[in-house]
Amino acid sequence: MALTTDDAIILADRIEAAISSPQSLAAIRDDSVRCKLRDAAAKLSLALETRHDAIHRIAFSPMQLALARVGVDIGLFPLLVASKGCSSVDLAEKTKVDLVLMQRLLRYYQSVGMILQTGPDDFAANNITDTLAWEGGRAGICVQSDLVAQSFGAFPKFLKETGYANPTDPKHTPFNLGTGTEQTLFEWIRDHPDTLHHFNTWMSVQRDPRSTFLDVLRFDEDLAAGADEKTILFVDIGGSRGHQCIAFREKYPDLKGRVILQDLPHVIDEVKANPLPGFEQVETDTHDMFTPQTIKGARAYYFRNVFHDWPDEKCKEILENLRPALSKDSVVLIDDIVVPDVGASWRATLADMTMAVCLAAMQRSETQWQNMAHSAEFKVLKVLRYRKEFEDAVLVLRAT
Ligand SMILES: C[S@@+](CC[C@H](N)C(=O)[O-])C[C@H]1O[C@@H](n2cnc3c(N)ncnc32)[C@H](O)[C@@H]1O
Repeated sequence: MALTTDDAIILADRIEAAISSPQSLAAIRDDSVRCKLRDAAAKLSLALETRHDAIHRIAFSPMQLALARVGVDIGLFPLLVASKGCSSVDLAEKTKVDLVLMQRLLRYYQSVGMILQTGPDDFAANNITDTLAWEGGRAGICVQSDLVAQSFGAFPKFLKETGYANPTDPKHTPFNLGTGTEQTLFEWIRDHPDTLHHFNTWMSVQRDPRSTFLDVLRFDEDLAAGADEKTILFVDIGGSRGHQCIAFREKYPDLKGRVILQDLPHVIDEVKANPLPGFEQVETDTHDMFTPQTIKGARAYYFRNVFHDWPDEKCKEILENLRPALSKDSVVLIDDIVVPDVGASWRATLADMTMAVCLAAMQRSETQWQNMAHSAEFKVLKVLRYRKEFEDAVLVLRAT
């Protein structure tokens, strides 16, 4: 259907009117409607770009992360959220940033929608400011700018040097080239306590908590039959802050049995020093998943965003180290992205490329997951999808 000039003007006016009254957007209660409108607006924006628009958007994209990081470092966003409106002088004084620089930063932030400008020298928070002021948002910005940005910066050179081979060696990655370290990403994080803290915080919030694997897996009915206090119900391997163990306890407060978080020693130490609410119902265990599993016969060994950190050969090693611990009732749960063969979402491909540059690893399609499982003599029994928008799913595996 062709859009006339009048139609286009009416559409643009209606969008502007909706944006200028935040209450009207807040009235969209149905999340699928919110997503439909957001995605349509994003597609429309791309479809209307001129060559000039597109090249500026793409070529300058690293700037947004770098400047968000500056705003996080100087504590700008929480100041705006806490106030009803601030002047540049106020903000420069409170952040101890040169006034001229502050004015330049503020005009940048308002131009990309990170803050609102409500008058010639009056600035306020919007929904994006709120996200950048939030502990989880700040952690995400720090992790991306400390670890991931350098890795992406080095990707073109890395690929040229390696003849455009698919990265599969965790000891030779764009992360190594970009940061100049010989350590793997996880080794590097271990030796940088601030990044470790940001990384763990980021892990606990980077998946949308409104839908989880617990929405599609009937754990109580399917996996907990006959459980008592001694039964090991749920072992979260590489579970970071134990947020999924806590979510499990919240979902099944009356289920008898043990819930155990496993991760590397430095992670468990950091997590115990900064426990999340609800963590007191979770046991901890230090464990390297490339060594034989020491907790035997659990009903479920759960891995979220863990297999995507490793190339196939290493995934096979993880499963082989788990196999001797499994009882006939045990399942392996892989909670990860299942990338569709056609029309993968930007959220899935963003994760895939991040795994490539940081860890020489990947997000897998259903066939790739199955091939990986078969290579370690496991069978994928079910693929339970729980959030189409992000391609999130939990795969249920048993040893064959
Ligand atoms: C991408 S994070 C995922 C964290 C968590 N499962 C989640 O979904 O939020 C990967 C986790 O694997 C852990 N990890 C890395 N190497 C490990 C190893 N050899 N043994 C156990 N855990 C490991 C990291 O410390 C980190 O917590």
